[in-house]
Amino acid sequence: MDIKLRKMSKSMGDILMGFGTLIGSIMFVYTMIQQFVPEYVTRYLSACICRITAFAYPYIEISFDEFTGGGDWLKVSKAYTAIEAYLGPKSSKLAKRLKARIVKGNKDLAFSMDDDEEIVDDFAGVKIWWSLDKTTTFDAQISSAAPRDDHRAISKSCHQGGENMIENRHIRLYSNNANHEYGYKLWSQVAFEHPVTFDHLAMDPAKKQEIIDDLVTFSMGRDYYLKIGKPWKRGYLLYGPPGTGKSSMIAAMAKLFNYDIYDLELRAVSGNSELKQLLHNTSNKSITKKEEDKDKDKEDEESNGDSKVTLSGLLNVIDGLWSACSKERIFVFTTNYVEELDPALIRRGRMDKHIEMSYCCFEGFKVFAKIYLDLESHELFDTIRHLIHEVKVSPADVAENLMPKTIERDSQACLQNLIKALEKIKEDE
Ligand SMILES: Nc1ncnc2c1ncn2[C@@H]1O[C@H](COP(=O)(O)OP(=O)(O)OP(=O)(O)O)[C@@H](O)[C@H]1O
Ligand SMILES: [Mg+2]
Repeated sequence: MDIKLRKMSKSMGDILMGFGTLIGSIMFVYTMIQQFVPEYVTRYLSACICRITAFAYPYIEISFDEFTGGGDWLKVSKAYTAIEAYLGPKSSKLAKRLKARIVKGNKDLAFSMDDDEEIVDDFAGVKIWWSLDKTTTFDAQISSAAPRDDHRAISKSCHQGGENMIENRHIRLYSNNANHEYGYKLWSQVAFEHPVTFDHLAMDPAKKQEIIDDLVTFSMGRDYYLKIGKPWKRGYLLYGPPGTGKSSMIAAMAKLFNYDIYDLELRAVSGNSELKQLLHNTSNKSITKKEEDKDKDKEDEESNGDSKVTLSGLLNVIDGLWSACSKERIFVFTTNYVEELDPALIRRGRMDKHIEMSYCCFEGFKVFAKIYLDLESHELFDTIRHLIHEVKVSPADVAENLMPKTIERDSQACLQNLIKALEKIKEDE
């Protein structure tokens, strides 16, 4: 058995060697042809070969370029982005070679398939081969200082009849990259899987409903915006102390309509032209959020440099750029320091709706009690109602104190825990 195996592998080695020699000869002849035969003849020959092989080739092959090309060469193709989003979770399961990118403040890793990698996918019973090909092309519109542009193209091959396959859209969270070299990716993306919805938000129910109504009216208002001659965009300013639910609100907004979120980090933007490119490369049906930096001193220092973008610069770019497009866009700016903002920056039209996210009220507490403890009423609710009106406590603190700390989830103990915390805050105040 041993001998047979060795014998087999030897003959297999011979076959491979012979095959390798044959391929080598063909490549050699092909290189010679390329050198001595005019280009239009080789093109004609390869077109003929393609046509001949097409008879026996049972697949359809479609390529999607990363960039749209033409004058708008920096604009990422929407089809490419959609496919990348669709393949993201599949790549990490199916591909053998993955590329990892660190995103979102060095906290998350985003995976995608590596160049020249291929994965096989089953879509509604149709077998599809996806591959990521890196092609180097000369783009005549780019100046000679940067003559070469690496384009990536995702191509799909599938058996004929498997055309309708890009569905299952998940929300994506995009973060801008702090790399200013030529050819870098403007936005990195990960699947956005935050579980929060408006139902989870602890706030005055009337206020919550008002915000939902405002959003729904906006999202259905395409014709109306056209009629009144305004671009179809809406700006929200969320302000309030830390831990009052501003970031959670943005997540809930995105979930409400399945909008993508673009998280804009101004410090990573080198200047206004890059900012324009970034905003130009956001999709419609998206929310762009700019959260004010906590480290304010540092931001002020940095924004004094010529190349850095300031908040007013950002708002001006948004005014100019998004006024020219007719697609629905939401811009959300959050801050803990609304009183320090220049009123001109947050005037209506720029920030259409100002929403105060305030300390936790009794109605907010009731949302937490229902979600965390399945309680709609309890004898301790009255004590909590009085205390919560007397102190300034963020919803984040209420949530933390109400969270069960034991497997049994003893509701009484949780409520008492919260009462203790509220009394402590009252004493300290
Ligand atoms: N109004 C709220 N409803 C429900 N949960 C909330 C609310 N506010 C805060 N939380 C809870 O507290 C955590 C922190 O909230 P969030 O990040 O939304 O606050 P924030 O206002 O954005 O704070 P910061 O100003 O520090 O950015 C959330 O993960 C959430 O669990
Ligand atoms: Mg926040």
